[in-house]
Amino acid sequence: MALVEVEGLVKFYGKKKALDNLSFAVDSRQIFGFVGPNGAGKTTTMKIMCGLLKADGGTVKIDGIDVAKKINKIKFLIGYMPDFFGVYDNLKVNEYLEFFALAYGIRGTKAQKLIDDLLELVRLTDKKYDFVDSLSRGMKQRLCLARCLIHNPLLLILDEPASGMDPQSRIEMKEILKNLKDMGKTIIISSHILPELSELCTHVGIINNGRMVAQGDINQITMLAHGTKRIKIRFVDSFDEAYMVFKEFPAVCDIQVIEGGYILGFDGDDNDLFLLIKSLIDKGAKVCEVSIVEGSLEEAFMKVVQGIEN
Ligand SMILES: Nc1ncnc2c1ncn2[C@@H]1O[C@H](COP(=O)(O)OP(=O)(O)OP(=O)(O)O)[C@@H](O)[C@H]1O
Repeated sequence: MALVEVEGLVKFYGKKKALDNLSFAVDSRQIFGFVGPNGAGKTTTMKIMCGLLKADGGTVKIDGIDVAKKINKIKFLIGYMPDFFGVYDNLKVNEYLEFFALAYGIRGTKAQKLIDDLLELVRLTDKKYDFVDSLSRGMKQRLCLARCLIHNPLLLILDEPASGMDPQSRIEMKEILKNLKDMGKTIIISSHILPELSELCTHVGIINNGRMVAQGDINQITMLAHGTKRIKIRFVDSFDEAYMVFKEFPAVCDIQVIEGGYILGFDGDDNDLFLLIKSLIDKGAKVCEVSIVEGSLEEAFMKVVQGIEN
């Protein structure tokens, strides 16, 4: 059973259908990138997942529990970071976290230890006694992330955590999220900053007009841009016979010449690839590189979204 199971979500705002039978699943310990253009329905989905908004149809289950039916249980499983960070006049960083710790019944030395640990995790230890409003946007986002972690949730739902951040803050946020994954958290993160997601996420779902139009691991999604896997093969010395070998091999569907070798469109499995390499070596080729060419997530995204709109 997946940790998160979203099944057939429908949501209307008046006559506007914001979610249109949206389904996806996220397994434990994935970092799931929820990608889509503005207005696609990301925030709406995330709010429904946290029980902050009621769906007009469909279900969300987290750890097998129906969010709409057992919101009190769900609250302890999820840490939600909204895309909008409120204003907290006259509150210092430690006071801000004490307030939220208290909301979960954590106080005294236990709270202080937790706050110190969280500030270290989000790299804000030296800001402990600063006013929240004096922090940069990136620091506020990290503080908000610390707040989401106070009750040690299984699942983090982060709505555009990197938006508006400078490149340095984005790198820091990325490092922190990697640490959280290593700590066993499952993370759903929305963004339209695609290159950022491709480095960070293990899996991606692409949403457009309230529908999930593609989902899978990063390789599956990037393959969408090209239709097939792309494989790079290089030789120690130039090997002209290779071209004919590729042409006659059924799984090779595209041949591109590059410096020192080729990039092939390849519609076969590992055994097909083994047979191809073997026939090259049998013919005397000195193969020095066989690698999968990563497609770009951005290309896949444009292809999927434009494919739907055309
Ligand atoms: N409170 C609301 N009332 C009316 N329409 C809404 C409301 N909230 C969202 N919508 C509409 O629902 C659709 C989905 O919005 P949503 O905010 O979920 O998308 P999003 O993918 O998070 O977009 P963004 O990246 O711009 O935040 C949009 O067309 C939006 O205009």
